[in-house]
Amino acid sequence: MGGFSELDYVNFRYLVHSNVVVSMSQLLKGAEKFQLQIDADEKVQKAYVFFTAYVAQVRPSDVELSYDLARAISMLYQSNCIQTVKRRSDEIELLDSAIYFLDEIDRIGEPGYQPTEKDVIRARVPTTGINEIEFPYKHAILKMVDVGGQRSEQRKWIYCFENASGVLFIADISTFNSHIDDGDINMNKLKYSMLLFKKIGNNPCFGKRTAMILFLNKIDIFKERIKKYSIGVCFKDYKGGEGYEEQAQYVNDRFNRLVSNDIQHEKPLCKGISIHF
Ligand SMILES: Nc1nc2c(ncn2[C@@H]2O[C@H](COP(=O)(O)OP(=O)(O)OP(=O)(O)O)[C@@H](O)[C@H]2O)c(=O)[nH]1
Ligand SMILES: [Mg+2]
Repeated sequence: MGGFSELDYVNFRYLVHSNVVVSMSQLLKGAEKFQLQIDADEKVQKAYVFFTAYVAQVRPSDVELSYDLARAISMLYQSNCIQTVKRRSDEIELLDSAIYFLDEIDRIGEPGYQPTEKDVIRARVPTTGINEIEFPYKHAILKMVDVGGQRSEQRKWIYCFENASGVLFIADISTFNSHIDDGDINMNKLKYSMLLFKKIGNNPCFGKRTAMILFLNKIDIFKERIKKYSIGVCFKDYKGGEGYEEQAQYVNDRFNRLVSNDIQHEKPLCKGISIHF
């Protein structure tokens, strides 16, 4: 596990560049959704034409963030139109790290840009397939298996269940007011995570000694979101207060209740909320 190699950083550079372009495309889509006009300012208009022409001809995986493209993104990002969309970003589909990267566009757009460790953590790359990593811990070798959470990846999970001594289930707590609609599933995103957790937590494939550990992450986004919405939009029977801790605790309890009592007596089920970032 010796950190990242130089080649890893080259990959991450392309990844961050691609994330930046995707983020701006999503914000522009948001402007369309809210029927906002791009600023009339000549420089912003030019940036818009340049950017849209670029994304029309280049796939996200092939993005090269040239100086001109970075300037165009920076110009658009500062425009009134995009700043308005940014304020309503919880109403559109947007990468979790979009604002982080766009705030840093001048640094990221420099010719010799080297991603920092923080950039790497913030980069979005969906996991595909089954990925194993082994590392020593005390006198044992631990094997960690990472699988993708996207719907198309879920059918692969079953191949990792046998002999697992623990399951780390990570759910995005900030999705309490988001919706999933992919043709097959049409429901609240957090409720969908709960459905998956219930299936996994009660799955007979796991032995009685398999630890079931729940992480509710993106608590930073959750904190921002509950300033505007209550978790009551997801849990109709929520009668508690508006505080962040109380609401996060309620979500945590709702998840914990999904694993049957019998199993909870046998297994160490992590009850506390593990906060990332
Ligand atoms: N703001 C914020 N962003 C987070 C947090 N945890 C993860 N992210 C970001 O969320 C995005 C997705 O993270 P990933 O690690 O790719 O998520 P994943 O669950 O492995 O996704 P799949 O591989 O598709 O299953 C990345 O841009 C991360 O930086 C968090 O607690 N807060
Ligand atoms: Mg992943």
